[in-house]
Amino acid sequence: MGQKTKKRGVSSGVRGVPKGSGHTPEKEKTVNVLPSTRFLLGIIVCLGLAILFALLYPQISGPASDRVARLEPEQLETDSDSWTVQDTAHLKNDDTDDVPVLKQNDPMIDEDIEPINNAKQTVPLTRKDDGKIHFTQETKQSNEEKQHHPSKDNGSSTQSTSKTKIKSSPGKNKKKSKSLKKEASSKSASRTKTDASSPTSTPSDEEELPKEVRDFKPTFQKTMKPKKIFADGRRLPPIELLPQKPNNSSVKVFLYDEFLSEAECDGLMKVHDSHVTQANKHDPFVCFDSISTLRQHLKANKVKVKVTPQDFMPGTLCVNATFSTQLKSWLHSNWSYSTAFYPGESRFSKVFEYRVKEATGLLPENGGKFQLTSYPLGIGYKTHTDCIENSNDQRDRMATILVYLQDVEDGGETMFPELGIWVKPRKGRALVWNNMNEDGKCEPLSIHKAAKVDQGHKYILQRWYYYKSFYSLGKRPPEPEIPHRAEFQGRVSCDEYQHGSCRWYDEWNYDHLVDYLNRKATLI
Ligand SMILES: O=C(O)CCC(=O)C(=O)O
Ligand SMILES: [Fe+2]
Repeated sequence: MGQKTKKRGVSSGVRGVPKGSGHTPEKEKTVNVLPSTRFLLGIIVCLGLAILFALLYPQISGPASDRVARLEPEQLETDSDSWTVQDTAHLKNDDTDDVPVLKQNDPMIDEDIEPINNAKQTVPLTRKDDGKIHFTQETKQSNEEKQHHPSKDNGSSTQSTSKTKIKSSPGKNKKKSKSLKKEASSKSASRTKTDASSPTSTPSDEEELPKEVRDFKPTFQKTMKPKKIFADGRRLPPIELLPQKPNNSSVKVFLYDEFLSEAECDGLMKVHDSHVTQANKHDPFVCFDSISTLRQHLKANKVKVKVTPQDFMPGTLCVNATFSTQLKSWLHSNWSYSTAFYPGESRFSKVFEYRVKEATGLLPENGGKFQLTSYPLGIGYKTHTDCIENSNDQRDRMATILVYLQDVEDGGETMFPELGIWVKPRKGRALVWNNMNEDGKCEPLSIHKAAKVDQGHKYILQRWYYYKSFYSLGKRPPEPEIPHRAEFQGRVSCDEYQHGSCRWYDEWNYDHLVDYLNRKATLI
């Protein structure tokens, strides 16, 4: 995973110079006869050596890696106005300037681009009356993409968690129970249907899996290898951010400035904003990973209410509509907003995954959804790892790419407390890091957080790349049938209190994609 020190040209360069410095018998003869000529020759040889050395110097004494400029974290700590990452990168990467790694990486223009998404990942969309996107292919979403972290909410979390954690018990609030029962019975048919269709590990179900699922061959993404690329005329050298604290972990953090153009950032933010504004007219569902998390949130907000299992919708960890509305005000809508589109749903998804592949080596087929998140004033995200610690499941998030879509006036930094690295949001700037080591183990030192926004509004685009791919990766999950959401009704998911925050989620619908397509002219 690491960038090995490669001193290209060192041996040939250094050894070559002394050998070719003109010690021929003929020259020695000339030197004997004319001392002034010898002096002149000496100067010429010295000059020649100096020029040669100057040419070789960047390769000999450049950064530890021949492809990656390094930046000490202290440089990032200082006010960003007084330093520019780009300047540092220029100084250290000029050795390969004449060899653009990638001249053209825009698949919208370059039709010869290899097809990244194979047919099974291209999702045909149709619009139904409910305004949601429906798929003509079966995307049998499994629990493979687990819901351990809100960032990876794929819409099925409410259901998967519910099965294990909530048990209905006779409640004190009879009125509430009664209405819940009614709700439960009206949903029971669909629940049975959903349960039956969700894959489990039982052998009989495995036999029933469609052939393409059974035949699926996973790809492994064990490392990333950041290198310089050119995108639409922009030169994008990676900068490795060095940890302040020495450590044994394999975690490496890289930064690319201008990874996305201003127009790309603006287009994404606009669609995200209109989606959130539209959805905010409705109260979202609020879901928790456990009752205890809900209690902790209430306590933190000094709300004294007794929570019982009956406050949740049957079979879920989502509180019922009335409670959700109350929670919205109790928690002061204290959450960030995530919207998502999926591979193949927009041309940008191809442009982006191709650019990421060229820059980092991260394979498009190991990537999941494209998640846009906005953080209003005062909102951040607590420390967490993007992978599950102490788990043996390799179908986990090996690497994360995060792009800031806008500058943030104050706060909003991404911080890696164990590494002593933190980065200011800058429009177009990408951060990419590995969460797992080459053996597929989650690295605890990859722990990170989003600092609260103190002034301004933060927007990011994220994509997670998995160590071992799986069939449903990158496919739009079917809408979970419980709890049923009204059109434009988002859901808020609150994870473990100490290592998570609340986040609102919704997927882009057909209108968002059309809106996005209509903005195409300004996007690339
Ligand atoms: O917004 C950030 O800086 C970090 C977000 C993050 O880590 C996540 O969503 O998993
Ligand atoms: Fe994260």
